[in-house]
Amino acid sequence: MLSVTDLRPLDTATADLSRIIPRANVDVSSVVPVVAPIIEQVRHGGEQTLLELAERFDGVRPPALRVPAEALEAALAGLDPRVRAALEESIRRARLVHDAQHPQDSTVELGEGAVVENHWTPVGRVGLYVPGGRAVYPSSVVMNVVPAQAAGVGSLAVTSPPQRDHGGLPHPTVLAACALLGVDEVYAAGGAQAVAMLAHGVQDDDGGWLCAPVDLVTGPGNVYVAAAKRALQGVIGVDAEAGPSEIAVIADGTARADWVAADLISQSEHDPLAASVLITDSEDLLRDVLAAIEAQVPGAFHEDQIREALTGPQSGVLLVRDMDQAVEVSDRYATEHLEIQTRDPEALVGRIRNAGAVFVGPHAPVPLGDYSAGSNHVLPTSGTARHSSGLNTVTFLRLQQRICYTETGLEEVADGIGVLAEDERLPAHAAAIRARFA
Ligand SMILES: NC(=O)c1ccc[n+]([C@@H]2O[C@H](COP(=O)([O-])OP(=O)(O)OC[C@H]3O[C@@H](n4cnc5c(N)ncnc54)[C@H](O)[C@@H]3O)[C@@H](O)[C@H]2O)c1
Ligand SMILES: N[C@H](CO)Cc1c[nH]c[nH+]1
Ligand SMILES: [Zn+2]
Repeated sequence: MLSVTDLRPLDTATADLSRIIPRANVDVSSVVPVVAPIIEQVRHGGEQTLLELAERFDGVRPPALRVPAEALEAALAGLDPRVRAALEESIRRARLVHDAQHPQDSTVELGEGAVVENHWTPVGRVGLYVPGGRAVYPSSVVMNVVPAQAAGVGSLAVTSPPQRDHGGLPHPTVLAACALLGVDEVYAAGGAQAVAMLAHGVQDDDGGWLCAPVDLVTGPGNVYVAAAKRALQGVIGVDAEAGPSEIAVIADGTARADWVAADLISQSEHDPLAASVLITDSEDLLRDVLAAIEAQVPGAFHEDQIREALTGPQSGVLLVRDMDQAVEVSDRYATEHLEIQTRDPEALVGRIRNAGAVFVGPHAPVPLGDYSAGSNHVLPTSGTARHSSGLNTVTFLRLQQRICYTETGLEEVADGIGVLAEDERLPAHAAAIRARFA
């Protein structure tokens, strides 16, 4: 099902990898003009506009834009106790990991009367997008809300598409997860219209806010969500793009072929555009993984979608000379999730620079991180792991510097500032310093 490319003869440091293993065909820029009219409609409209857009794009008109408190309570009361226990454990672990990500404030004394303080300040109000088109993602409620709370964000709004089977409300487990986390502001809106609602806010008939505008929008979503985030960047801050799931597995001849196959299949059930890539130096493992995939896919719950994802150009097997070439290829590909299933995975992990998250060894499969490892599953896709991180506590913080200088401290650097300002032909800057000593 997966096509095989032999990279052994190639110089993979310079080869055009995007031709060998292209990214899924998700052209976010080309969708920006598609979402622009939706954004404009929401900007000038009110609650009715959002309800009409839900009817058009989700096939159901929510009873109201904001989910009533009783619906959140009812969803929690009706939650399967096993699901509740699993969500609580996932929340507990995620809290431990995300609390540990909070950076320390610091104070640096640079001389007498010369102090700079670094203060980490939470974003004031955030909008958290929880996808709900092809599948629903209560786990993404945890992954959005926990880091925002760990950062100390005071005001959180969650939005998720209305579900036809649930009277136009977001999925009940999504609502229950919000209730478990203490989030009471939840909206029944999905896609570009949800991002626009969060960015511009929605007013009620009296000019009050039904949904007040937020400062930052985070969360994964399809191409319409990503395009709206791109279009509205600047009006709001946004996190890295988290599009169709990606998994790459570096494995050698010691790996369990059936486990590698299961992990590759796991992410392909998200989306026909999901990417599953095996990087191996073992022809035996390659053969066994392909056979295991053929054995495991028939009868799978999402069989058609899995087949489409695994046969797409974005998925495949890359046969490499050795683990050095495996690391080189993996770093250039910069996958969302990277598994290392080799004889000595700890020896390789320190050499990996570009990956959203690295899963080390045979007992750390990606679905562990999707739900319960404590790590975050909202991770950079499409190669953006080269420059961006997954969702984390720092995403919801800003660094504010406080510059605390006395006359003595300023005097010490006054001449230097004057020299630099004159050199940049900005004499008014120099004058502002000189005025203190006139
Ligand atoms: N990287 C991560 O952390 C992560 C986590 C979970 C999900 N995901 C990914 O997020 C994506 C979720 O996508 P999804 O579609 O299931 O849910 P979604 O909630 O992102 O999108 C559903 C919305 O898309 C809008 N839409 C659908 N068709 C439209 C059209 N023709 N024009 C305008 N708007 C339209 C609708 O408003 C609908 O509410 C998947 O690709 C999944 O793999 C990623
Ligand atoms: N693998 C997805 C991120 O790419 C996250 C997820 C949620 N539920 C299951 N998986
Ligand atoms: Zn997943």
